[in-house]
Formats: sequence, C-alpha cells, structure tokens
Amino acid sequence: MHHAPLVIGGKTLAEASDGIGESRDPSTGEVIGTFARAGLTEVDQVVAAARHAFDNGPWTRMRPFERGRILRRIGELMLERRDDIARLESRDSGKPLRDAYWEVDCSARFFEYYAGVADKQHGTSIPLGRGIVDWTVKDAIGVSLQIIPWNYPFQLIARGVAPALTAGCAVVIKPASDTPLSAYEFLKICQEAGLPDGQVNLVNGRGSLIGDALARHRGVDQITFTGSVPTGQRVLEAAASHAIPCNMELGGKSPQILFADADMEKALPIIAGGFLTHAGQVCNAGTRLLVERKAHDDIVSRLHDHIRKINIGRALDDPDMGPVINAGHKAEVEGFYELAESEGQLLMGGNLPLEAGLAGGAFVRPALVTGISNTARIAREEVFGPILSVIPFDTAEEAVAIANDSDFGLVAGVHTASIDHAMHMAQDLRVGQVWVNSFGIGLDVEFPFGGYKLSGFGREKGLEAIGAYQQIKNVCVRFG
Ligand SMILES: NC(=O)C1=CN([C@@H]2O[C@H](COP(=O)(O)OP(=O)(O)OC[C@H]3O[C@@H](n4cnc5c(N)ncnc54)[C@H](O)[C@@H]3O)[C@@H](O)[C@H]2O)C=CC1
Ligand SMILES: CCCC(=O)O
Repeated sequence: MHHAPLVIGGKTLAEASDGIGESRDPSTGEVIGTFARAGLTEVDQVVAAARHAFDNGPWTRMRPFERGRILRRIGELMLERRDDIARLESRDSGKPLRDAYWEVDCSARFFEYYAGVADKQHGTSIPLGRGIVDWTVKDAIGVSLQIIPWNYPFQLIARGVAPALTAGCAVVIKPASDTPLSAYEFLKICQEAGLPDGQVNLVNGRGSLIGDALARHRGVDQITFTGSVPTGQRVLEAAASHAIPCNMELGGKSPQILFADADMEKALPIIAGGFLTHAGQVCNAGTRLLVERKAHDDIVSRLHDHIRKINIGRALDDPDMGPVINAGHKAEVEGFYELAESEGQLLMGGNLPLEAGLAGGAFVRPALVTGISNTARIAREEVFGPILSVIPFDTAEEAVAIANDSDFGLVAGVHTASIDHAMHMAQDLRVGQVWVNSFGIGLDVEFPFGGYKLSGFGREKGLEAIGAYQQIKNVCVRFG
C-alpha cells in the first residue's frame, strides 16, 4: 500500500492536521493508497517554506546553467523509474498503462526541454540615446502555487513545475484528492536530483479548504490551475483578493471538422482517439464532430463499428479504454447518456467488463450522439467522458460558425485533403491550437498550449510558458 506524505521545506511528514485520506483504483474501487491530508496549519507552513527557499535559498542565486543540470537530472530519473511511476499512475488514475507510460515520458521531456532553456533567459537592451543605458531583466516571480487535477497528475505537475523552476521560482504543489500518489514520487526525484529543500513542496488535501486558503495566501505570488471552469473561477476570485496573476487551463468542447474530401481511413482512428483517450477525460478531447453532410452517414457507420470493438477493462491490463475516475463521475457521464437520448439518437459501443473483481470499477461505454444541432446541451457542455456529438454542415463557412459557437475555445482538429479548407480553418477558428489531419497529444512539449474564452488564458508548454513565472524588471542608467 502506498502512502503519500506531505513534503514541506525538505521534511517528509507522514501525518497532517486533516487526517489521512484514501485513494482508490477506479478499475476496481479498491483502496490502493493513503495520503496525509493537510489542513490550514500546513498551509501556513508550506507557504513559509517555499517563501524561505525563494527569498534565502540557493536556487535563485545559482547560475542558470547549474539549475539546468539539476532539471535535466530530474528528467533522467523519471525515465529510470518509468515502470514504477507508470504502473502507479495507471492504477491511481485509471488510464490504460500505455497512456501512463506516455505520461511519464512526456514529463521527462518537460524537464529535458526546460533544462536547455534555463541559461537562455536574456533580457533586452533598449536604445535611449547617448548617456543612457537601459535594459530589462527577467526576474523569477516568486512562489508559484500549482493546483493539479486528477486526469494527468504526474504530467501536469511536470508541465507547470519545470518552467517555474527554470525561471527561478519556488513551488507549492496541491494535487487532486482522487490521484494523490504520484506527486510524492515526483518530490522524491526532485530531492534525489539535488533540488534544494523547500524549492518544491507538496501538500495533498481538500481543494475547498487548502486549495482556497493557498490561493488566498499573501505568500503566494502566482497560480497555475488546471481543472473545471467553476473551480477555476473560484481560484481567480481568491487570486484577485491579493491581485496575483494566474495561468488558467480550463475545459473544452473541442470540434473535429471532417470534410468529405478527407482520407476517411486515416481520419477515423484520429477522430476516435480524440474523444476516447483516457475515457474522454482530457481537457482538449475532441468531443464535437462537425462533418460535411455528404460524409455524415459513412463516418457515423465507420465510427459505430469502431467503438463497438473497443475493449474496456482494468487500466493495468492496458485495454483500449479504462474506467472514469470514480463512481460519482460515472453517474455524471451516465446522466449525459440520458440527456443525449432525449436530444437525439444515442449509439453505444464497447463491452463493459463484468468479471469478478471489476464489478466495483467506474466503467462507462463510448457513445455517439447523432440527430442533434449545435444548440443541444450535449453539444455544448463538457462531459469529461467518451461521448462524441456528431453535427452535419454544408459549407466551410458554416463549419467555422458552428465550431466557434461555443463557450470554449481550447483546440480544434481539421480533416481534409484541401489546403484551402485547412488554411481557412486555421485562420478563422477561435481556439488556442488547430491540428490539421491530426489531433491530440504527443510528446510535443515544444509548442504552446492554452485556450480562448472559457477554456482559460495563459500558455503552458514551449517557450511561452516561462513568461508566467517571470517579472520583467527595467533598469535605466544615466551616465556621464
Ligand atoms: N481541464 C481539465 O483538464 C480538467 C477538467 N475537469 C472538469 O472538472 C470536473 C470536476 O472535476 P474536479 O476534480 O471536481 O475538478 P476541480 O476543477 O474541482 O479540481 C481541480 C483541482 O482544484 C482543486 N480545488 C477544488 N476546489 C478548489 C478551490 N475552491 N480552490 C482551490 N482549489 C480547489 C481540487 O482539489 C483539484 O486539485 C470534471 O468532471 C471535468 O469536467 C477536471 C479535471 C481536469
Ligand atoms: C494532456 C492534457 C491534459 C489536460 O490538460 O487535460
């Protein structure tokens, strides 16, 4: 049985003031680990530890290339522990084992990438005429609070912490209570790689208690949040109470736009992967399929055949699709099936595992919804489950209008053989990222990621992410 303690200022604390929490395997409902649940006492302690590390510790004073070496070592250690971390993450989050391996590999890439960026954070020199020299310096912003969701806990810690450390910040990590275990593996790796005590700290605990208190804490200088829109809005209110900047990565209802000229054989697995990966529990899941009317029946029939064959099962057995995160979320997804049936036609797929030992698992079936328009609730609300809403269109202009008619604007996919369609879509879609003849996530940590509208603001990944963790200081010197 795993136990995730708190890590505050380099000290490991097996117990905490809000008791001990339990973590369950979504595939079986079994308790697989426990965690020390921090309360308000530890909120003050953890922020003080991060503040102390930032204000007095060696990290901000170290030469950037030395920081880069430690960051690189963190990435190497992740790859050395790949098997253990992937198995733990697969079990704790319910994602198929191969996706958990991808998660670890991607996390290591974040550290490799930002290790190379650490010593290239130059300011600029601004010409103001003779007798004046003016330049900018990129200062670390201070203590960064990273509030982490349950869908990709290890990877999203790496995604935020790597650029924060690169910039010179100290960090407090607050994972989600459904997936508290892998964060401690991350902390152990940081310690072993030589990261100074207090530079990264870990507190598991209730979001509404310690998440809120941390976000309001005057010792926190910046927040990176990934999760739902309502919780993100609460975090923004807390941040506003002391006027600190936030990176917000919220939900989506991302369109995949299929033109009749697309190569259907190639498009099919991409469209399916876009809404089935991690049982649809991905912020950028492609859960609205906008399809040119003449290709509608063909693609629906192909997709239905595809989802009928989906092998659903225990995450560690590496099925096509594992469970959703917990019984409560399973009930929510099933509520969306009822909604879909009342709004259109529901086509289900996949066989639920019924054998002994899996009965307690939070399994749901993949589904297609047809016969709806973009005004249907099922086409507008984020399900965070494997349901694809299929909506026909007649012209490229109509496809853009439907795609953009959403509260969200995270990503979009376009499937077409026409360069004109592809470029038109890339230009006019109001989303943070457009994929053409592809969709989804790879090991690509190099490009920026983030949303328009209710999908949030700020950018994760790539060179763009570092700016969230820096302040620009201008120095102006008059001489002579
Ligand atoms: N955009 C994304 O990647 C994600 C979206 N979601 C969406 O959110 C829905 C609900 O999932 P939840 O786990 O309840 O997500 P959530 O958005 O409530 O939780 C995300 C994180 O925020 C923390 N938190 C909760 N209340 C807080 C508060 N008042 N102040 C500060 N931190 C707080 C949680 O403990 C967790 O660490 C899902 O069904 C899905 O639709 C969930 C996870 C990830
Ligand atoms: C890998 C993308 C994770 C998310 O933000 O849902």
